[in-house]
Amino acid sequence: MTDTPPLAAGPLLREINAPSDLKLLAPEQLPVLAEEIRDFLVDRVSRTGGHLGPNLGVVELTLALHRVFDSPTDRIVFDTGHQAYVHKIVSGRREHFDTLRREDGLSGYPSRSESDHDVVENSHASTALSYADGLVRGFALRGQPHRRVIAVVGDGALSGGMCWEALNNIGAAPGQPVIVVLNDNGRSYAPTTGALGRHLTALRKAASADAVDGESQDTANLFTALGLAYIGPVDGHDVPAVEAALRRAAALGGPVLVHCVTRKGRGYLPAERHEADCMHAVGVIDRVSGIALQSSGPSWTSVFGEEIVRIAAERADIVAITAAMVHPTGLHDFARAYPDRVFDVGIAEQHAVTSAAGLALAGLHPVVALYSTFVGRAFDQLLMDVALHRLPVTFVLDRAGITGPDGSSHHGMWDLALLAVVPGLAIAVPRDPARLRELLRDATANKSGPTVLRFPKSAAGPDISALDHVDGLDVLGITHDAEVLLVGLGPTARACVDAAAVLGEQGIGVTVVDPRWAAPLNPWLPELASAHRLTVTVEDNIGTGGFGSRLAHQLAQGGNPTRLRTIALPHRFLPHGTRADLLRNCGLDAATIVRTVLRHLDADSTATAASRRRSAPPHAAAQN
Ligand SMILES: Cc1ncc(C[n+]2csc(CCOP(=O)(O)OP(=O)(O)O)c2C)c(N)n1
Ligand SMILES: CC(=O)[C@@H](O)[C@H](O)COP(=O)(O)O
Ligand SMILES: [Mg+2]
Repeated sequence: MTDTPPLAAGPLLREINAPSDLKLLAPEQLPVLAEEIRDFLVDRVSRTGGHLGPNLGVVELTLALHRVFDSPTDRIVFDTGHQAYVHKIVSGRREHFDTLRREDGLSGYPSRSESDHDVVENSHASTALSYADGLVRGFALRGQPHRRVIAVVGDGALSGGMCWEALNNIGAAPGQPVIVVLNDNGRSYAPTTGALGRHLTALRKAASADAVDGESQDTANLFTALGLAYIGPVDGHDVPAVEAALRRAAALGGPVLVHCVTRKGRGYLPAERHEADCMHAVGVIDRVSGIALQSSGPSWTSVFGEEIVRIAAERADIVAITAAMVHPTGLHDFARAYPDRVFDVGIAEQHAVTSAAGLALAGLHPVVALYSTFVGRAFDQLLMDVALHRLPVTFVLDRAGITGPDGSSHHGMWDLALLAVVPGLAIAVPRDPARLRELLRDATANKSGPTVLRFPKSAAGPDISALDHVDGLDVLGITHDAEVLLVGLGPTARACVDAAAVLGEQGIGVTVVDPRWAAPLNPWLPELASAHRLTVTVEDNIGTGGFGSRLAHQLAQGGNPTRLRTIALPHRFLPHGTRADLLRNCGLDAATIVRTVLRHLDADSTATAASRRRSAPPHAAAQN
């Protein structure tokens, strides 16, 4: 399918190059344009991969937003931002969609470097209302009290605690021009859970029973109770109805919530029928059937998902928690086998972690499954609610290291540095599926305190057997009188083994070890490093505060002059691109490891020769 030429944009869509062009269309043209946009979305995203379902669900809503409001004077903030493709298409970026989520191409999220119409680049959910509150207060203080902020929030994102912290402030500021557009499709990935999900369902049912769409409801609801006007529910696929509701909201002037009801994946049967998540995020697919065209071997996620079910079968104290990501974190088999022991708390990582602390205090061993990038959202809870109490909670961090197409706010490149500061926390970094199974068992068997297991977004690859296991270290490569020690963390061990082979061909002896645990540091590593001319550590995490820098600190503290070099991710936000390209660009590939070793051995030899010349008696220097 992907060898067919890209579909040409429809005749109406071709004329839309800025949001202002939308205001010139007659109402009867809007359904036609919506159809053209849907065809365009399916064609392009089926080729690049991306968030197809969420964007199919907001076509009409986005058209109405840009017909009623005046971006960028009015600021339109998309919560999470994965549903901003239509916004990008109508704000001048249609012709770049063949580069979506590719290196140097369009971001999959809003991007201020792409357009003045974009505001928030962070893909972490539940932030839009706080941005909105800050923006309107800032506008007012800067003499622009009438600039409006429209925050488009999903029903899933609304289950995040930050939203309610923001609503607590927004609702207490009558007259503040914040317009919350609730995009209620009843799901995050899976159907939205919890009391909020039930409340939104009740509001939808109340409206369908009593009133015509678009009329404001006097039904008491959470939002009016907090001081916001409430309009809806409105059919989010009916542009005139949404426009009328948005105009009412704009006229009200103060904080208001417009409740739009939409369908995720709308208009594309493979997405509408996709039970797990309505094609929330797809790879390259056949546009007609929706069948995935890319497949790699078993993922790390699937290895985890299988092993946790086996462990749960053996131990009744094992329970699991997810923040609205049962499938993406691999807990679906556990949930199917033991539905009472898997808790989906909504997009609420902070609650997930502290409720895990509660479960542990009740005598259970919770496994909290998150994407690495989202653990930062619950750092205080991990540090103070779990670790301070030395509770047996295991955090399984998927998508650790470079994730790739999701870009800067999704790379899981901070956890080893961030979590290394947590006293008593043990961090396991499996190099292959066999070690994931072993270390998951070790982590969930640890009763003395919290543990972490982290692994990347990729195929898990074949196992890398150890030649030996010495003092807690897996020895993956060894040569007599080795000059160099390579310490490969987790999946970087594979590149270290490959680099050792290349160096061996050049007569350079290398020892390769996998420490299995990034924290606490293995106490034998400094001694092992001292036995080599050069030690190089490799980790798919920032170097600042990472494993290598902690080993360097320990060597220095011990007065150990060992030459140590750290290969790690740079201390900056990394863009989107393929995982392989980004890892190579950051030097986490075998070729770079080889070059690093040769460069430092040469430098060492040069330095040694120079010091010998300096210390030699005068006549010896003359003979050289
Ligand atoms: C803090 C955080 N946790 C988890 C995620 C992963 N995630 C991305 S989109 C999504 C579901 C969002 O649901 P909703 O807000 O309803 O938007 P929809 O996709 O339905 O349009 C989740 C859980 C995230 N982006 N941020
Ligand atoms: C927006 C968001 O946070 C998720 O949808 C994310 O894009 C999914 O990433 P994976 O595709 O790696 O599961
Ligand atoms: Mg939703």
